[in-house]
Amino acid sequence: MEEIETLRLPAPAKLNLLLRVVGRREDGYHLLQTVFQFIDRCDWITLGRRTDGEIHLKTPLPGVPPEADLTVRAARALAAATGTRAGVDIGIEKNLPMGGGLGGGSSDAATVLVGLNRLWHTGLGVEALMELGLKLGADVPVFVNGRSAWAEGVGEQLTPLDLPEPWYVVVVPDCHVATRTVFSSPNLTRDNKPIIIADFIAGRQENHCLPVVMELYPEIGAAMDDLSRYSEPRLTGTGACVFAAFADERQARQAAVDLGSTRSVFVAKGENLSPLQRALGFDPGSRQS
Ligand SMILES: C[C@](O)(CO)[C@H](O)COP(=O)(O)OP(=O)(O)OC[C@H]1O[C@@H](n2ccc(N)nc2=O)[C@H](O)[C@@H]1O
Ligand SMILES: Nc1ncnc2c1ncn2[C@@H]1O[C@H](COP(=O)(O)OP(=O)(O)OP(=O)(O)O)[C@@H](O)[C@H]1O
Repeated sequence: MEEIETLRLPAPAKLNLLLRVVGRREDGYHLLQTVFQFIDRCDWITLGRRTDGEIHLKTPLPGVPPEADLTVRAARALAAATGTRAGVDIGIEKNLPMGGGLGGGSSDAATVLVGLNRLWHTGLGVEALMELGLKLGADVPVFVNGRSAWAEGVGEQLTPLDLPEPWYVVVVPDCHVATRTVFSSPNLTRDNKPIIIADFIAGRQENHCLPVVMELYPEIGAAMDDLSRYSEPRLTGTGACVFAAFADERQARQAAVDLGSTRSVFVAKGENLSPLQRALGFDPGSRQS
């Protein structure tokens, strides 16, 4: 069988369709209830095999030292966990805004874990890759698993959900939100009562970070006001991006054209199977990696 030398794979964005804060762990991390859905807007990751054991980032991102980049950290984590002697050249084509609440960095890391596991023949299962990913960021496991999900804990306890797959208009406000800043605010309500999945299905879609985010970043409230002229706006993660769902592609595109005269905006389709798993040809029912 011919050896694969290079893989080019998508790293999709996620939206948090609901984000509830229901407690805090001893280590300060917040206990959440959230719903993740993927969208077909993606970064692209290229992985080129090296035989010398080096892990090299060919395309460093502005403001992110290569050793801090989540793709490099993911590759190092997989190498350390498996003891492989192989190396990799990593390329990132960045389309997702950083600090946008779309999980771009986490998704890049997940694509590296899943893609390299294949390129390097390291043979880890999905659960082991998710566990490695969780050490890199709370959002990495859902991108490794690749299915829309209800999530609890810090986002690692996943229950796959079969959701409607609407069109979304996503507005990218002109500001970057540091997740840590929002979670460290004294004004964040941390003791909300847990709900159950059926409550979400029945229509719950609040984001408990929203009041703090609007107070810290007035620009995000302004973006929500603009979007509310077309459909009910929501915040993803801790922001900055806000989004609204449309049943119809034409309406979504028209709203994006209107908003696009004054704002940075894009249209994307909701997807319950991640574009990463689709690209790798994973069977939706299978747990194989
Ligand atoms: C808000 C979400 O985007 C929802 O999907 C995620 O929970 C955030 O995940 P993430 O960006 O991968 O976050 P991490 O890089 O793990 O954490 C950034 C910082 O935010 C705070 N943090 C994050 C997640 C969490 N459940 N509780 C926290 O308090 C911690 O101070 C942490 O140091
Ligand atoms: N490959 C990467 N892509 C993006 N950011 C990275 C990457 N590696 C490290 N980072 C760092 O992670 C920070 C958060 O980036 P990211 O795009 O994941 O934010 P986010 O979309 O707000 O994430 P989340 O929704 O998980 O909170 C960046 O500001 C950057 O310093």
